[in-house]
Amino acid sequence: MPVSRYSKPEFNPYGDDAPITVDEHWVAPRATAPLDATLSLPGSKSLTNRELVLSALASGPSVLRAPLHSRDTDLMIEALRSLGTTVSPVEGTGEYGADLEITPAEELIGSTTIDCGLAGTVMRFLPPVAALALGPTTFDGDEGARRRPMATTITSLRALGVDIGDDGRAALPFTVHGFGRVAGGSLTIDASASSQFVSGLLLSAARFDDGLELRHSGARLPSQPHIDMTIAALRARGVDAESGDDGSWSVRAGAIAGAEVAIEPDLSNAAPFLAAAVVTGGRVTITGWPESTTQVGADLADILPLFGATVERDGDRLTVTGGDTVRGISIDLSTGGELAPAIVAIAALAAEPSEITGIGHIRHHETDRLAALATEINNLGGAVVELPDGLAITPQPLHGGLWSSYADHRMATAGAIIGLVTDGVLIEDIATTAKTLPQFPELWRGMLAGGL
Ligand SMILES: O=C(O)C1=C[C@@H](OP(=O)(O)O)[C@@H](O)[C@H](O)C1
Ligand SMILES: C=C(OP(=O)(O)O)C(=O)O
Repeated sequence: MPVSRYSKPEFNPYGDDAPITVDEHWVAPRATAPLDATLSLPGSKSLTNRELVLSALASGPSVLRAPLHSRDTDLMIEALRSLGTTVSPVEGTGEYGADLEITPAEELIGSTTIDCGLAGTVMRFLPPVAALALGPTTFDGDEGARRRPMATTITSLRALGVDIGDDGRAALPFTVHGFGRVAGGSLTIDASASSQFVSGLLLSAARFDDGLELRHSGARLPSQPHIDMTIAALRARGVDAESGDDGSWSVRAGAIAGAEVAIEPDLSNAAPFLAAAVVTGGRVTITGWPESTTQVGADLADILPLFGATVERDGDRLTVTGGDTVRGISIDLSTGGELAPAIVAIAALAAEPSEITGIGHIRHHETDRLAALATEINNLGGAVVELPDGLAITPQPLHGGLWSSYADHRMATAGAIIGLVTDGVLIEDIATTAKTLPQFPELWRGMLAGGL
């Protein structure tokens, strides 16, 4: 049965003047016509947090232009400050807050506790930095963070000679007893649960005595583009860093240069906005789309046409126009697992079934995203079945109801996509979008009003 898309709702329980919240839940704005909006988005979480770490480990000061300011980047900044790095806001060159000047510590000092929140980049990128510091650094985070896999970070640092006390649990909280240097050398790890285990080691490896020859041995390696982003960020700062053909990487010991770095807009956070064009049969333009990038969000330009959308580039503007119907897709999303919630939301609103695979590892993201997406879509009348490494989605006419976010920014935005074309969807904890996009509610409403 075709899914009704942008028809005026026959019955909108909240009326034309829908309130912003009901019982503290966010009323997902309902599109009543195809969208036509132009938006610019804040900076990339993955680029900002890599550049913060590299700036803290660099041989001189750095400036980050148009960085992201969000919960994950604030946690990274606070953590680096507590290790002795100076991070100062300076007048912003972007629309979304201050630029950042970073002066590395003469010597990184532990004797601190780092709050990782729910940020994978903080919990996986900073233990190697703490190993280069003097003194103990304890890592902890949100309740949900204590469920995220950390064993590979812990065992790899131990294999490099770092003393880590973890009460044998291989999860947060644990303490890195840094003594100012890490030997480095050769190491084989299993990064099948997260590419961040690889990126975390590579980011600090130029500061290890012998650099690092790293190899992945495991069933699969998710999110390869994020590892490529790490290598590119290292090379841009003069580090001799390379990817081998077969899940191996090398970083030679040497200085990490201070740098002035312009942070690109977050293309993964573009996913819900571009998805909005697809599901309403409308048009959404994102400005500042980089000519070339290591961000996996760039793949949206290839993925969204599979649903029947059209993608056009005009200079730094990327425009997605939805087709007459939303087609079903079959896709292996192992390289871009963080795009999955938005892709699954579109699939749930399509006219045909879809199968999204290669994303078993997203069970270890902010929440078990396969279970969460299936549960929430099915609560609204959907028919989503969990596969070992993905989801099979048979679109059904959906109805309103409460959409739980599980402290997961991308679950909240996936619910907003569904709420665009489904009457009466309430999003629990929209504020959780502050993890990477604190402006989400305003930008989303702005999009409905035409954007910029
Ligand atoms: O290195 C990074 O910045 C990231 C790597 C990926 O992690 P996984 O490999 O755990 O999926 C991605 O999903 C996450 O949002 C950000
Ligand atoms: C998986 C994600 O985040 P994290 O960096 O916390 O792993 C994400 O943003 O989709």
